[in-house]
Order: sequence, then structure tokens, then C-alpha cells
Amino acid sequence: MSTRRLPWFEKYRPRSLKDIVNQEEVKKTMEDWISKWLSGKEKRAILLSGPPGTGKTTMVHALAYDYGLELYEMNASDVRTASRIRETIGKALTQGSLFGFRGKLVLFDEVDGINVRADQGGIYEIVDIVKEAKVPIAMTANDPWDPKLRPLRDICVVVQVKPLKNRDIIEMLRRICNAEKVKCEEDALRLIAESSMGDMRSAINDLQTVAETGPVTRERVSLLSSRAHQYDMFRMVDMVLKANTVASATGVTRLPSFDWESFLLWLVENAAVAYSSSLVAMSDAYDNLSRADVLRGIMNNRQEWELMPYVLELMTSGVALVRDKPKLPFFIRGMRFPEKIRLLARTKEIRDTRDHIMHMLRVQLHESTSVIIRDYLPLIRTLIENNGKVIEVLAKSLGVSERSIKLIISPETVEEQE
Ligand SMILES: Nc1ncnc2c1ncn2[C@@H]1O[C@H](COP(=O)(O)OP(=O)(O)OP(=O)(O)O)[C@@H](O)[C@H]1O
Repeated sequence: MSTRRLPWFEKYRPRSLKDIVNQEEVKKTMEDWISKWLSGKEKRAILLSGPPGTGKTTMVHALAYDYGLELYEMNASDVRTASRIRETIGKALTQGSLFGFRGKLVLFDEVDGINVRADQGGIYEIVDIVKEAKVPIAMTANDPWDPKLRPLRDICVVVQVKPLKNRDIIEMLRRICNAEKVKCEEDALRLIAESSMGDMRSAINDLQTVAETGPVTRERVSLLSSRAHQYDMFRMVDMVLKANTVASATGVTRLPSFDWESFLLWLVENAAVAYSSSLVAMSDAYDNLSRADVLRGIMNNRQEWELMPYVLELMTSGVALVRDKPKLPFFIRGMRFPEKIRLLARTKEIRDTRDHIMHMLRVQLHESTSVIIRDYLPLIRTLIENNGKVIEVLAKSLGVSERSIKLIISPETVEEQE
């Protein structure tokens, strides 16, 4: 195994606003806001909201760098209670700046990560801090319409950060290829950009995955993306486990490759791996997953599709927003492919043959699967046991091999079918 690599999105994180691709309006608003603060004409905080990987956090860092400000950074998931918020931010508000800095900038990252139930009063504490603050405060959030953020929106300069355009992403990818001396096909970069859906971080990650395993050609990129289902599953499970808000947890359900039935199996397999250090978190997660599974059963049996939002909510937010959630590392070790899917894949050939034979029998006998299993299969089995020729005739008439017929009349296969 190779040693862990430095992710390129970190290595090439822009230091200055001038290196940020696009986002011109956002940069201008931020510069105006900080200039006014520094000349005493502004008192409000700034709230940057927009989809993941569009540069919100990076732009706040770059602003501090460009204006020579000392940056105090906090993440909502690190500071979970109101008193901890005040304690941590309080230092930034009262202590003097280190020598050489012109002033301070406080960054409250992923402010929508405050779990209202668990962090009673967290948002109101921030609202109070923002109102009283003598230093500029910048905040980032994914979902600008999160109702929980309303009190904050009312007292901040709100800036909407848009997903990046494909051409911006391609420009950055090209820069990285040049710096890494990686040869790349232009078409390959375009394909990566298109599938990133405006998320620069995921585009850079994809580029690194392709570049580290061979040449960056269109063919290899599409090959990797055809295998992306499995990769996506790991990523989507990771997104849910690390989500701190309902909006970010349920966000995966809107991804084009989201397949909720497999996803449930993936979470069942991996929630224990991620939350192994907290029994409370694990039990909350599995409580909600089993509720999701029960509802799924009711929904399937009664065809009550209106239950779907509840199933999705339980299996995403219900797993993400648990009590005593451990802080998860960047790479969650030990995440694995669900055993059930592995087993189904192994027996796929058998199931396909069985389904095909059942279909042929249904067509020829004009009967339902259950009637065939109940009335016909025992008969066929007895006939075959008593006369070796029957299997040959049956195989010919159904257009399948004799081995397949044996397979379908074996009691285990029938039990599985039932
Ligand atoms: N506009 C951009 N120009 C150049 N690089 C960018 C830009 N946006 C994002 N990146 C790259 O993507 C990485 C992730 O960006 P960043 O963490 O700032 O995103 P974010 O919007 O804060 O995401 P999240 O909401 O997930 O925290 C950065 O390290 C940087 O390499």
C-alpha cells in the first residue's frame, strides 16, 4: 500500500482571493464588507451560503491572508454547546492580535451544522455574539433556506455562492495538471468537470484518482465513472455519516446515482464502523435504520409510496444526527461493501436462470409464480425422479440446459423464491 497522499484540493487550495476561480461577485462583496469593517463603517457579520466545494471556506481564509488579518476558525461540529461557543469565540473577541496582524477575522464554518435539538440555544448564542461583536465575523453554510438560520440571516450580509461552471473547473484542473506535470486530454477534464456538478473539491479528487493510477484520458475517466456507482456509494455514505444538518444529510437523496434500497444496506453495514467509539450514537443510528426498514416493508407491501420521504429521512438524518456523535476522521477506516449485496452478486447467475425458467413456465402454463411453486414444481420433481427422459424434454421445450432445470427444482432454490 502506498503512503497516504496529500489531497490535491488541499495542496492547491488558493491562498489569495486573486487565485480563486470565478466567484467575482462574492469576492467583491467580501472585500467591500471587510474594508468597511476596517474603517469602522460596518458592524454586521457576513454569511456565505452555497453548495459544497465551491470555495466558501477558502475565500474567508484568502480574505484574511490578503488583508493581513489573524484568523480564528471554528467549526460547528467542534463547538457544540452555547457555552463552548462563547468560551471559544470570546477569546477571539477579547484577546489582542498577535504582532504583525492588522486585526482579526473570525470564521464560523458550517454554521448550519448546529444541531438545534442537541445544541439548545446555539444559534441564539451566535446571534447575540454577532450583534455584540467588535471584530468581523464570517460564517459559511450550505443551505441558505435552512429555517434555523433565519435569525442569523436577518442580521448578516448574506452572500449566495453559486456552483462553479464547468469551464472554471476545467481551468483549475488544467492548472493542477501543469503543476503536477501530468499529461491530460482536454476531453477527460471536461468529463470530470461535468460529473462534478459544480463541486470543485470533488472534481479535483476525481482528477487525482485518475492521475495517480494512469494517464488522464477520456477513456479512463469514463471507465472510472462507469465504476462510479460503487465509489459513489462510499462517498454518499461518507457524506451522510459526516453530515451535521438535515439539509446536508438528505442532500444525497437528490444525487442522480442515489439508489435508496442499496443505500440502506450500505448504511446498515457501515454505521457501526463509523460510530464504533460511541454506543449511544450507534444505537440511535440503528434504531432509525430499523424504523426505516419497517416503514420500507409497509411501503412495499401496501404500495404506499407517500411513506417514502419518511424512509429517506430516517435513513439519512436519522443516521447523521445522532446523540453523542463521535468526531469522524477524514478517511473513515474499515468502510466496506455490504455482505448481502456481495452474496446476491455471487448468486446472481442462479437467480437469473431461475427467473428465466419461471418466466418460461408462467408463459407456457398460463399460471402465476405461486401456483407454479405450489402445484407444478413438486409434480415436475416427481416426474423427473421417476423418468430420466422428462428433464431432457422439459429442457428442450423451455430452451434451457438440464442443469438449470435441476437448479430450479432443488428445494433450497424454491425456498429462496418463496
Ligand atoms: N473557486 C475556487 N477556485 C479555486 N479552488 C477552489 C474554488 N472553490 C473550491 N476550490 C477548491 O476546492 C476545495 C474545497 O473548497 P472549500 O473547502 O472552500 O469549499 P466550501 O464551499 O467551503 O465547501 P464545504 O461547504 O463542503 O465546506 C479547496 O481546497 C480548493 O482547492
